[in-house]
Order: sequence, then structure tokens, then C-alpha cells
Amino acid sequence: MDALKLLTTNVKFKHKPVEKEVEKKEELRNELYTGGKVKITGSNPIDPVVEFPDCIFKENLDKQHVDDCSAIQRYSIPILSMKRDLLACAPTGSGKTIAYLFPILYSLQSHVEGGYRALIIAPTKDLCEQIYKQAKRLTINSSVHVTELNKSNEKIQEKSPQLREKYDICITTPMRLVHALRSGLKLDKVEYVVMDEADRLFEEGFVEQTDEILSACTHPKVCKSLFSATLPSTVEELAQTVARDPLRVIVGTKDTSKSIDQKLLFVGSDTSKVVIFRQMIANGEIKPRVVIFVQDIERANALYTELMFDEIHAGVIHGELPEVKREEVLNKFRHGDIWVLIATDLLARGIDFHGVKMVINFDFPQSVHSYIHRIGRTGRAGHAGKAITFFTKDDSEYVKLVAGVMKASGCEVPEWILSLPKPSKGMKKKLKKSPPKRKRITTRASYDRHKELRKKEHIKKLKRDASMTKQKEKEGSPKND
Ligand SMILES: Nc1ncnc2c1ncn2[C@@H]1O[C@H](COP(=O)(O)OP(=O)(O)OP(=O)(O)O)[C@@H](O)[C@H]1O
Repeated sequence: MDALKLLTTNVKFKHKPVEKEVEKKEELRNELYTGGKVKITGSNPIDPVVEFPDCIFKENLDKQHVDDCSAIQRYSIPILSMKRDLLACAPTGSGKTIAYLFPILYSLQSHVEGGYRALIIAPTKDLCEQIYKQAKRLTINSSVHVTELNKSNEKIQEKSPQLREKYDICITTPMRLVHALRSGLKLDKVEYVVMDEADRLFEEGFVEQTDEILSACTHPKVCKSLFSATLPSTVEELAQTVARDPLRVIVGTKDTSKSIDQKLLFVGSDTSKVVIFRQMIANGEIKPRVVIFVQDIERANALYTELMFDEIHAGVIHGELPEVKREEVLNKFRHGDIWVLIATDLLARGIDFHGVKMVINFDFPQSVHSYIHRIGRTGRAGHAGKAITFFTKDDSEYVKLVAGVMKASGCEVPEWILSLPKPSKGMKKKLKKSPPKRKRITTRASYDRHKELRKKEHIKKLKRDASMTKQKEKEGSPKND
């Protein structure tokens, strides 16, 4: 039987008994809407709402079949509507996008000419695009106008600054916004600033830009909010310095993923990974759609080349693909034309796909937070998901990091892994900075690879010789005047 058939029929996938599945579904639904436990701290905390308040934006949510408020939405709606600063940490897939979009729209109500009144910053273009689409769906039949500031419309808005007056909400990346600021954009009318994937925005590489943006938001009553599934204490400390008397809302237990069945799999060495993955397909253990994370672009392309001919409808996405191509791949995955999507960490944060059954960490993640965001591409909006993390001998000193998240999320972890030592702060820093060197992804023998390389070089040489001969003939031929 070929791999395609195996994936579709999924013959050996072990189903849990039906009652257990129903129970689990109910539990996940409850988790999404009640949050298990929600902790709110800060001065004069605000009571949560029980439902979305009536308005045009609620009608638009109804059309998307979003009827009940998720736990984070119950808190963020009154807090942001009352313009209190907010640090919000809630699990991946728990509806944080609507948690900030809805109260901002509810508060802005209708269009006012004069410049951006709300700013939403996210670390990647792909995520901005997704937030923009959600905002567009929410504002149907309302007069609030939303723009996604990107490479193509930035120039247009720069040439005709009056265009900016037409929009109430701007969604963009820090880099794009800083660029626009330096060419004259004013943010003095901004009443709301949302930092989505906030911990990323306060990391090296982004923090200076974030700072520049926040300094440009000079409205005396600007309300700042930070949202993420992970808020390390160092980031919280930094955030507290930019926020004004904020409320802090933590949904569930920090750094856990209750909706995801997580497993660690020892694979020996990097060279065994492809073979093991193929075995898992043959055993019916892989249920599409699947996202596979690798540590860099080269490995993403190499794995794609390996799986391309396996008839498993694989696709690849990373930062070197042009924007249009990335959009095309994401759409194909969303529409089911791609079943196995190979990705770098570019895709780890925020991207929302329906029906991703499994995440495979083909390469071990470089931090606990990267792990949480990666596996969070499955088990979203009250659905169950599965995550498998491959680890080799070289990763073993970091395995405890993932094991900790698994244990706190209620997953089974072998005793021997729990008894491993915790990596030191220095080791964690080192891993975050540079991933381990890995053996190249290929199942072809090195003899075959060398043979192919020699053949390619030979063809190149023949082509070069032919073009030189042609050139000489041209130079030698009499001029035609
Ligand atoms: N109240 C709700 N009820 C049901 N589904 C919802 C609700 N709110 C949002 N959703 C859906 O849940 C999915 C996940 O939402 P969203 O992308 O905002 O999650 P998130 O918390 O931002 O995740 P991440 O941390 O990965 O960015 C989306 O498809 C969204 O439409």
C-alpha cells in the first residue's frame, strides 16, 4: 500500500473508545470557556463578563459561529473597554485575537477621520495578515476601517498621507511601523496599542523597535496591552515598566498545553529521523493534517526534497520563500491540498489552522517557549491535538525542559526522563542562541550523492565549454555592417 493510501485510510490508528472521546471533548470545551482557573492581579480588578455584549461586531461573530466568550475574552472585554492596561497570558488557540479585537472595536464603535486610533503589532507578516483577515470579518457592515500596513501599501500611504486618515485600526510588524514612523507617520491619535506575541516583541532584535513605537504613541490616555501564550518573568518585568497600573490575567497554568497529548520519542541520531517518520506513516500513527518543525531553512528544504516523492502531499514554508509563495502554501494547507507542512519557527507563533491533528518536532525546539508555541498549532479552540518531539543523544541534556511542560500539562513522562538533570541557565542561553549542528537530512547513500554531484558538475562544464566555443566563433566571424 502506498503512503498516500496509508495516510487517508489510516488503518492502524488506534481510536479511543467513543465515550472517552466525548468526555475529552467536553473537558476541552470547558477548559476553553472557563479556562480551568483564571488568576487576575493588580489594583481594582474588574469582573469578567459572561457573554459578548450586543453590537454589530457580535453579529459578525455569530456568523463565524463564535457564540460563547472564551475565558480570556471574558476578562479582556471589560478590561480593555474600560481602557485599563493589560498583561494577558492564555494558552495557544484560546482566542486571544478576538480577545483584543472585540473590545477595541466595541470601544471605537465607528469611523473617525484623523489617523490610526488603534495599533496592533505582531512579529511576522503572516500573523499580521491573519489578524487583518479576522478584523475584516469582524467589521463587516460597520464603518470602522482596518488596514494592514505592508510593503506594498506603505509606499502608497507614504506618498498620500491623507490616506492614513481613512483608517481606524492599523495592523503591522514592528519593522514596517518603525519605517513608516521615520518617514513621517504620526501615532498621536492612537488610543489602543496591542502587542500580540508580546514576549517575542520584547526579545532582542525587536525590543528597540517596540520601544520606538511605544514612545511615538503620545496620546495621554493610550491603553497598552500585551498578549501571549508565554510571558516569561523577565518580559513581564519589562512590560510592567511600559504599562500604567496594569491588570495581569493568567488563564490556566502558565506554560502548559492541556489540550495536547504530548510525547517524547528517542530516535537515536539525526540520520534515523526520516526513516522513523516513514515508519510512523506506515504504522498509521500519522493522522493528517500535520505540521513538522525543523530548526532551519536548509533542513526544511532538505526534508521537503526527501518527502516530495512519498505521495504524502508535503509542502514547505520558511522565511526565504517570497511572500506570495508563503501565502499560497498556507492557503493550500488550509484547504487540505497540503497534508504535511514542513516549517521553521517562522510558523510557530500565532498561525491558526483548523484541523491540525498533529505537530511533530522533527528537530528539538530551542527553548521551552518555542516548544509551547510550536505544539500550539494543534489542539486549538477546544479541539484535541497530538505532539511528538523527536530527540537524539545530542538533545538529551535539554529533554528535561520539554518533560517539565509535559508533566505540568498532565501527560505521561517516563521516570528516567524526569530524573535527568535540569539544564543550567547558561546551557539554555546557548541553545537559544545556536541550535546543535545536525547531520544532513537524506536517506540516500553518500556514494549516490557524490555520483550525482559529479554528474551535475560534468553537465555544468559541458555547458560552459559550449558557450565558450560559441563566443569564440562569434568573435572570429566577420562584422556585418
Ligand atoms: N469564543 C470562541 N469560541 C470558539 N472559537 C473561538 C472563540 N474565540 C476564538 N475562537 C477560534 O479559536 C481559534 C484560535 O484563536 P486565536 O488564533 O485567536 O488563538 P490564540 O489564543 O491567539 O492562539 P496563539 O497563542 O497560538 O496565537 C480561531 O480559529 C478562532 O476563530
